[in-house]
Amino acid sequence: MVKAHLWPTDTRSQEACLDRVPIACKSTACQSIVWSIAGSDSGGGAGIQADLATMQDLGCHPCSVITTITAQSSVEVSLVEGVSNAMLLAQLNTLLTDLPPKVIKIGLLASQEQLERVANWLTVQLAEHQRQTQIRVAVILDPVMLASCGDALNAQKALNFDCFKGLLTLLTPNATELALLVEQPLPNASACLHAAKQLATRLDCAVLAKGGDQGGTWDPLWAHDVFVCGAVPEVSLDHQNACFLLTNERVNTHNNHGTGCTLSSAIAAIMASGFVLHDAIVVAKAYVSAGLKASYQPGSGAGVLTRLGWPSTLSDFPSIVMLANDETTPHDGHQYMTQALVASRYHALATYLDFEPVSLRQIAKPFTPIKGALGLYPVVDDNDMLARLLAAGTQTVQLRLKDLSRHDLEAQIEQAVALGKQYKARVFINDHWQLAIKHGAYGVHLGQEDLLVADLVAIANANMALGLSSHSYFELILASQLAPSYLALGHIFPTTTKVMPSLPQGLNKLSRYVSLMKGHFPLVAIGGIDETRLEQVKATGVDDIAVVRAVTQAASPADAFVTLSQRWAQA
Ligand SMILES: Cc1ncc(COP(=O)(O)OP(=O)(O)O)c(N)n1
Ligand SMILES: Cc1nc(C(=O)O)sc1CCOP(=O)(O)O
Ligand SMILES: [Mg+2]
Repeated sequence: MVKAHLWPTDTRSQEACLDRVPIACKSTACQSIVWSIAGSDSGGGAGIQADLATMQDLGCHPCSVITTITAQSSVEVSLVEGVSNAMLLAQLNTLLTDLPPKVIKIGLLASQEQLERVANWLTVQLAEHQRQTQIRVAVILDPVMLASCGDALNAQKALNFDCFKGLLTLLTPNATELALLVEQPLPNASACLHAAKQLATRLDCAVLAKGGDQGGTWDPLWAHDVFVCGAVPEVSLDHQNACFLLTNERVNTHNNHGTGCTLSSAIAAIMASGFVLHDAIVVAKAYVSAGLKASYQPGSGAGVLTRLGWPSTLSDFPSIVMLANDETTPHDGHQYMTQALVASRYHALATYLDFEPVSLRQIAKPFTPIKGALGLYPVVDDNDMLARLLAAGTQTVQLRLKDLSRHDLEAQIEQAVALGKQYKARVFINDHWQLAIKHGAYGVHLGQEDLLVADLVAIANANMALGLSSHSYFELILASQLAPSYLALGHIFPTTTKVMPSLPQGLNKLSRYVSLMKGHFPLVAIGGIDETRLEQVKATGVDDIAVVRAVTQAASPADAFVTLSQRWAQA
């Protein structure tokens, strides 16, 4: 398995990482440039027209390279003409010098010859640009072959995309396109999963195989997509080299013209705004889902979705199931979900999808809810400090012991739990869930990498609270599927306390996460938070904050706790 790059613990390098993570915003000062290399749809529902509207709606500056002009309405495609090679190359080269892309989305390509020219341009010119600037440009390819009215859009019905091998970040075929690409019928979702994996290997890229165009044949209530990925930078190792089933409520509408174009251009725009691939996919799916619910029909054929800006309604986001992935599944543990979620979304899994999810276990009993606010939540690594903070009045504290070789690990946990009971405070134990259960701790705090290996049913059955870490939209959704007692959002600022696989998230991303999850779970921000940052963090609307150094490295940790708690309450 390829190791993700680990960001350094020196905070100046991490600050530099923060700087290269602009968030989509509507001000002209910081709009990221995204290109759409695609065809014109004169009907305005799909192609370049859909791409530019989407990219702009998500706060990016869109540029276009038109490959094809189609005379198209919502009911027919009457003429398709590819642009000349000279015009294609002139657009690409003219843009590259002045408006270089952060991310490129590729849609309709007129012919096999044009397809190979674009691949060649990426191989030569874009590669040279990336070498010179040291900036990696993600490329998302939507292998468009048919219009939604069923008419062919390219000269050949099935194009061969093999010359894009190694050039793409993500390929986004629907089930019809996937069948053409692998030259096999795909009678069910399982065949679709195998084809997606085959294509991911063949083109050396991630694949999002969309099941939406299967209508009710797979599952009348839910639309299932398969996401297959290899190594993905800045993402948890557990979520790399993995396959996921992404499930959304099926929106009952025929107004689906241009949804594929919109999804792939939304993925491109969201990546250009500094989000990792996994996040771009789930946010783009929510964007399309929300848009379809508000779709309209301007002609007599299929209508189009409405663009409603950055999504923030949790029910529009897909749920995520990790699929067993032969030799590459990171763990052979269990994945958990609330019983309610399994009952609503996955009752049909066995009937319609003969996939093998990594063993799915249901959590029937809820984790103990947090009463009142967590406030300022210190995380400490010894019981002397824990006792001092309890004496100073902390109501919530976490014992985070990382030295597994220490002989007194169990005794430390037992003592921390006893101290918590003595002070009637909530003591959370990090990582060591078996010992936390054994000694009757108030709660446990677990990271994403613990989620497949810890026995979450045993934790719930022990009447304990559960706190979960997250570092992205994708991880937030995975964590929310367990209905934990609180969700931690990290790391917001650079930290020297631990080495992280992800980048510091920054305040803009924190605000986005808060608008998605606020009210569903108590939200705790962590990572690099100190006195100077309390007000900015509070302004995002996050409920509580967890700190290590701001308390443990203060001259008087007890005084620091009291002062910071008061400032947080007043901020
Ligand atoms: C409140 C809070 N948030 C996040 C963490 C990090 O937990 P985890 O991801 O398990 O990483 P380690 O702490 O084990 O390094 C936390 N401990 N507390
Ligand atoms: C333990 C921990 N977990 C994080 C996460 O993002 O999950 S950040 C972090 C360290 C926070 O330490 P400090 O307050 O000293 O920056
Ligand atoms: Mg942990």
